[in-house]
Amino acid sequence: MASISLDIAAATFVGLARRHSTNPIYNRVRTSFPPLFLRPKCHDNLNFRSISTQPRILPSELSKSKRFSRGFTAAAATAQAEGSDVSTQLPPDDRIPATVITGFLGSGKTTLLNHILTADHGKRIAVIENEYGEVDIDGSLVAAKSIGSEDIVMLNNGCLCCTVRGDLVRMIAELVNTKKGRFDHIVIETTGLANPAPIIQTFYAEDQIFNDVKLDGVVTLVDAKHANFHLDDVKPKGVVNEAVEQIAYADRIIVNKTDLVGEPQVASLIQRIRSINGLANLKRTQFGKVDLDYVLGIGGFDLERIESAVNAEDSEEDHASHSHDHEHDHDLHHGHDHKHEHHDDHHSHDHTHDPGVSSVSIVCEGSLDLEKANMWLGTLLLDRSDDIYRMKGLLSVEGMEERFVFQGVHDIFQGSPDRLWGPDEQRTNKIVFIGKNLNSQELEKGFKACLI
Ligand SMILES: Nc1nc2c(ncn2[C@@H]2O[C@H](COP(=O)(O)OP(=O)(O)OP(=O)(O)O)[C@@H](O)[C@H]2O)c(=O)[nH]1
Repeated sequence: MASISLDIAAATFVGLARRHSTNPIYNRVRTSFPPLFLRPKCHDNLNFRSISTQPRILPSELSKSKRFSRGFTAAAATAQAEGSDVSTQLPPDDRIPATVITGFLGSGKTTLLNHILTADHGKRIAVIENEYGEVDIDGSLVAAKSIGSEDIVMLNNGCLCCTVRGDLVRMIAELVNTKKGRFDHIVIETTGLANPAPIIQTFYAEDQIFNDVKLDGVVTLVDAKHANFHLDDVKPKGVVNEAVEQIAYADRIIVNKTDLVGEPQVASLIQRIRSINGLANLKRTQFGKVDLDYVLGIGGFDLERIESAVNAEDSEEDHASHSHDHEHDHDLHHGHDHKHEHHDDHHSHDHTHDPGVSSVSIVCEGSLDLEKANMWLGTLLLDRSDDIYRMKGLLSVEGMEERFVFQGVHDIFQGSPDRLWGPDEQRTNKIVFIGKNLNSQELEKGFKACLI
C-alpha cells in the first residue's frame, strides 16, 4: 500500500496535466495552476511538476493557491500534518456567486432570466447579457431594465466563449470594483451558440475574477421541440456541436417548452440528455418557471456541495415540475441502448446513445490508494484532458477519516477532505465523468486498480 501523507490529503487536491495544446486558453490555465494532488514522485517525463520534496504551496504561489484552498472544511484541519505550510483555518468563501445561463438559440434563456429577475428572492442581481450581433435585442427584453435590477451589462458583437471573453473579464472586474456590496449574485446569459467550456475556464484562469467571484453553476435550457434537431447536427471534424456541449457542462438542465410537444417526445429527449450528462439535475418546464433555488445558489462548483451532483444520476427528475401521471423508474434515465454492468458492489454506466459525448459513472466500495489514484488520474488527464469535460467525485481514501471530494473541468481539478465518514456509513466511492469517447470499461478498470 502506498503511504498517504496526510499533509497531501489535507492540502487541496489540485491537478494539472500539462501537455501541448493548441488551445491558448487551456495553455494559460495549465501554467497557472500548482499541482498538489497529482504529485508523481519522479515523473518529470509526464510533465507534472513534482512537489514531493517541496512545501506544498510555495510562498510565491499563495495568491494563486488561494483558489484551491477554498474547499477546506473544518474537518480537514484534523488531517493537517506537521510541517505543512498550508493553513486550513480559512475564512469563509464570501466571493460573489455567478451563474451562467446557456442553451441553444431560442431555448428560453431570456425567459428564464426574466423569471429570475422578477421573482421574489430578495437577491440583488447583476446581469451580463451576451448577444451575438451589434444590436441589443435581448437587453431590451430583459425585465431588469424596467424593474431596476442593479445592473445590466451588454456584451455585443461577439460571443462570450470566443471574441469577447476578455470583455467578460473586464466587465466582471469593473462590476466588482465599482459596485461591490451592491449586488449579491451575477447572472451571465450566453449567446445560444456559446460553448460553455472557455467561459467556465475563465472563472479559474483569471485572477481578476477568481479572487472576487466564484462560479456557482451552469444552467442549460433545452428546447423540448427543437433540441433533437440541433443535437443531431453533425459538425465538420474539429468543430464542436454547441448544443451537445451546453448539455455536457450543465449542473442544472431545464427542458423548456414542454407545452409544444407530447410526453413521449419529452421522455425520449430526457433519455438522450441523460446519455450526454448523467450528472446534472434535470427539470422540465414551460416558460422557464422553475424554483429559484434550482438555479441560484446551487454550488455546482463548490467542493462542499458535490455530493448532490454525484448522486444526481440516482435522483429522479422533479415530479413537481410536471403534472402528468407516469411511473419513473430506472429506465427513464437509462432505458436506451447502453451497457450496464453490475459486479458485486461495483457498477458502471456507459451511455452510448449519443456517440461522442457521454457520461460514465463508477460506484464501488473500498478505499483508494492515494498515490495510485494520483498516478491514474494524472496519466488519464495527460492523455485525455481535452476529451474529459467534467469530473466529479466522492472518494474513500485509505487512512483518511474524511470523505474526499473533487471536481474537474478538463485538466483543472481540485479536491479536498469533506466531512467525516459516519461510523456506520458505507465508504462508497462515486466518480462521474462526462466527455467524448469515454470507455467505461477502461475507466472502471483504471479506477478499481487504485483500490487497496
Ligand atoms: N411555447 C413556449 N414558448 C416559450 C417558452 N419559453 C420561451 N418561449 C418563447 O420562445 C421564444 C424564445 O425565448 P427566449 O427566452 O428569447 O429564448 P433565448 O434562449 O433567450 O433565445 P436567444 O437569445 O435567441 O438564444 C420567446 O418568444 C419566448 O416567449 C415555453 O416554455 N413555451
